[in-house]
Amino acid sequence: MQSEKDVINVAAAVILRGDTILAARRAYGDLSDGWEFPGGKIEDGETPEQALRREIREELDAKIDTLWYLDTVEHDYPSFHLKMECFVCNLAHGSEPHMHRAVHEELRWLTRDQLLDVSWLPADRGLVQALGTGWAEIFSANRL
Ligand SMILES: Nc1nc2c([nH]c(=O)n2[C@H]2C[C@H](O)[C@@H](COP(=O)(O)OP(=O)(O)OP(=O)(O)O)O2)c(=O)[nH]1
Repeated sequence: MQSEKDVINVAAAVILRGDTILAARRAYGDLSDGWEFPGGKIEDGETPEQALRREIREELDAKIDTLWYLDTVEHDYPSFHLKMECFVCNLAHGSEPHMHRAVHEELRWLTRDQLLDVSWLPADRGLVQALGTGWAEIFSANRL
């Protein structure tokens, strides 16, 4: 009988600045070199929002100002099941992301037309497609 896979609960940030969003290339692990939305595992006792604010501070030295829930992505990787809660985020005024080499190899701000210029992690591809299609509505200013 097949054993149940571990479920990994992650919070991820679609960080919006002007008409671009931030993509990051993973520096380590099985999924290294894949592009992702910054974020990480939700720890015991944290809400997804708290986890995201912590991860963005730890990974990017940046501070999230406003955020709103976008979607939950579920994906079966060979060794675990991913449940990833995604939020659209604005950084606090003057807060600039800084890359940590231990976490990311590269950061890029992508316009809608550049979304497919990077190789997204398998779990992210559906969401990225949806962002491309619904960009104007998803990021309309009155939702932030
Ligand atoms: N942050 C993030 N993780 C993603 C995305 N897509 C995707 O498949 N993942 C996977 C990669 C990892 O297996 C998992 C996130 O875990 P992580 O390793 O980044 O978590 P963490 O920052 O808490 O890291 P660690 O201390 O446990 O190493 O989710 C994404 O867009 N953003």
